[in-house]
Amino acid sequence: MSAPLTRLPEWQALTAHRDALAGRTLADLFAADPARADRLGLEGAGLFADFSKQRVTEETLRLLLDLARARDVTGRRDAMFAGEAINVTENRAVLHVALRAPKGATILHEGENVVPAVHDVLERMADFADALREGRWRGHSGARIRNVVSIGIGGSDLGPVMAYEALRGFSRRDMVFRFVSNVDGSDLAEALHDLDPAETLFIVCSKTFTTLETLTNAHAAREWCLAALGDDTAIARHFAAVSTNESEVRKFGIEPAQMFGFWDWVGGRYSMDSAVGLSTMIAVGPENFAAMLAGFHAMDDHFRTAPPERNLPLIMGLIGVWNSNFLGAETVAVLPYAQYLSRFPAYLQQLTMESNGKGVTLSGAPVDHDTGAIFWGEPGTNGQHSFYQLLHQGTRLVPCDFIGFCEPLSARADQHDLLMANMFAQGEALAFGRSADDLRAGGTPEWLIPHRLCPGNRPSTTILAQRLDPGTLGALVALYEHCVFTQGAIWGIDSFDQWGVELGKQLATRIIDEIRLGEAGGHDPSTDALIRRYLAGKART
Ligand SMILES: O=P(O)(O)OC[C@H]1O[C@H](O)[C@H](O)[C@@H](O)[C@@H]1O
Repeated sequence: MSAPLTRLPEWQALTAHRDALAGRTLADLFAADPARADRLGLEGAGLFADFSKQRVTEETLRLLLDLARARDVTGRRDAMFAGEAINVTENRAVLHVALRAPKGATILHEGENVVPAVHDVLERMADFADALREGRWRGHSGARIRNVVSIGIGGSDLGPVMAYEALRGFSRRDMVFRFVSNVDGSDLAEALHDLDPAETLFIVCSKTFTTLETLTNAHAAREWCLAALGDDTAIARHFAAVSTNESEVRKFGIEPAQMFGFWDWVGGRYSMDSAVGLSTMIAVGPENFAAMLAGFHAMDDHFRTAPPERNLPLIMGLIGVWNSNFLGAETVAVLPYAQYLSRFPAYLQQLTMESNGKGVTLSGAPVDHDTGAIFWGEPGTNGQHSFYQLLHQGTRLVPCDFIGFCEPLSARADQHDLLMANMFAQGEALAFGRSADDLRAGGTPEWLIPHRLCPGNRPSTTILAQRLDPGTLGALVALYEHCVFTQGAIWGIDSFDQWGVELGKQLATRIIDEIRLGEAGGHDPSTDALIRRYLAGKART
């Protein structure tokens, strides 16, 4: 691990290969090898991914796999599964894979099998979820709980909200689920404005139970509840907590019986399958939650055991490295052709960018190459009518991940065909474009041809699965988790810490005090002036 990455012969071989490939477009690659569509498709855990529209050849993949070998990606993977403290800056194991291990499995952390403890919590969650779903768990006044409001932020929000939206079709339609994250009071106000406190349960979700936004919203929710129910004992019936911090949960007034724990070896952005998924389980039921965990586990098994050249997350991660470091792509557009996956790009932003947005290696040396790409996206077909213009004709290279499903979840099967036709069309248009000759033949006047021309040669991966069900969702999330892992291992960075988010939080704490005192000072002139302008504006309200 000591030689800088870009000095490795395997890296240099890729640079030379990239230069040798220069000028060969996707159209050229397909013309030379029409069977590449068959050979560059991989399957794992029920997902199929077509990599043939990526600007790679089999030689590229061979060289990328050489790089993976040189960086010991599979060794690092095995260290993760073995519970080693691979999160070096926090000296922690990274064992989200244990959250979805089947009951009889053994995954050791500091010599102890953690799987039984995982299943104990899952069973407690299932009891609680069933009691709520069946109306046995009642509110303080005896009313049935019909509303579940989850309060959390970051990893304690994005996973639950994404999963709820993704699995809405499997959820209880006679219950309301809302998610509050922003410290902006309007988030909570909008979530509660039409709810009856007597029928509402809050799940306060925070790994640390010290996060400003979550604690602020949780206290406000507590006041809202008490104002209506008028009794401190009501809290016990209307609040549950998900956290690793039992003492802070107690301090808030939630009893351990309503607390669902997890462990410091679960990173916030890797936690939607832990107790953080309590709202998901209440919405879709314990069986569907178990099916989601099985999907995660199937992808874990695939990642752990499939040979490198057939290993879906490994190859997808390596192609991401190729696009970023060798083709110069700065972003990845995630384009699910499924309205239910509307929050999936936002979920992936935390997973990928908080994990791999790092500038130093594990030993603290600055990297000499780019790291994590910027992830963004919107569901198709909506994005087609806004930003796809740039994807087709803009000056930047934006690799795209298309995600689609064979079976519709709505009864409108013909609309599903329209949806999927659009997805396939976009991949085709990006890859092969439209030539001047083609436009000329279609009667486009000469002066308009440059404007209408689509250069093509724009890479994409298409992920296709049978249907968006709990198991597929688990496999899809695990696919990206292990992709992130692969890239972090190549880059030699710590994908499991997030020190970069601390500074802003510390400065905010200081500025809050200044705002409360009504005086700014000691920052840079720009920040001081902005705070003063804010204070002046606030004084006018
Ligand atoms: O779950 P919590 O402890 O409340 O943390 C919520 C979030 O806040 C932090 O700022 C981190 O950047 C995230 O990784 C984390 O998911």
